[in-house]
Amino acid sequence: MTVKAPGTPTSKIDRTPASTPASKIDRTPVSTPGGPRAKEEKIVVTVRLRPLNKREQLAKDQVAWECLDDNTIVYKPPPQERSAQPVPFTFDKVFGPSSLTESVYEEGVKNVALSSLMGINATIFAYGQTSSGKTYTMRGITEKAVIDIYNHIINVNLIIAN
Ligand SMILES: Nc1ncnc2c1ncn2[C@@H]1O[C@H](COP(=O)(O)OP(=O)(O)OP(=O)(O)O)[C@@H](O)[C@H]1O
Repeated sequence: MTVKAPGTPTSKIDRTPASTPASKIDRTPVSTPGGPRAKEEKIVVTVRLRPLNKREQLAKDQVAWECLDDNTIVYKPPPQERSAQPVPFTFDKVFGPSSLTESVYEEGVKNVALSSLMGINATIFAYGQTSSGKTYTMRGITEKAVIDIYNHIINVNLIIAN
């Protein structure tokens, strides 16, 4: 998802000779999620694991990935591959199968999406195998980003109108 900063309506600009004073704009923090290291990075990689669906549960499929902590997932080899060792992978942020889209948005997306309001170009995209949950997550976070962006537009216009 790529979000561009919305422009101020021309009618409002005409009545406001110098554009809106910076002090009146509710600036959104531009820091990216993921802590101090992520702030230095241009790219933040977040992983979300989805729960097994009904079909997978009925088939007694095993969960292949487990969250160790907020940053690490580990691949659990199937029983027939007993000799294989669990392999940990580290990311800027990891969301487990019980995570809510709300949390993914608040902790992993919001700051990046809203940085566009400060003129920063930001792209958020999902990558993963078929049925891994890309649409489910992107639809949820897009709805939330649009609500936040429109709320920002309304707030800025209220300030200009006053
Ligand atoms: N976090 C989640 N919690 C509950 N159900 C989920 C979650 N993520 C995905 N699902 C469900 O898993 C199924 C597959 O998800 P989705 O369609 O988003 O996958 P996808 O990666 O977009 O697939 P494709 O690449 O085939 O388009 C859907 O039925 C969706 O509702």
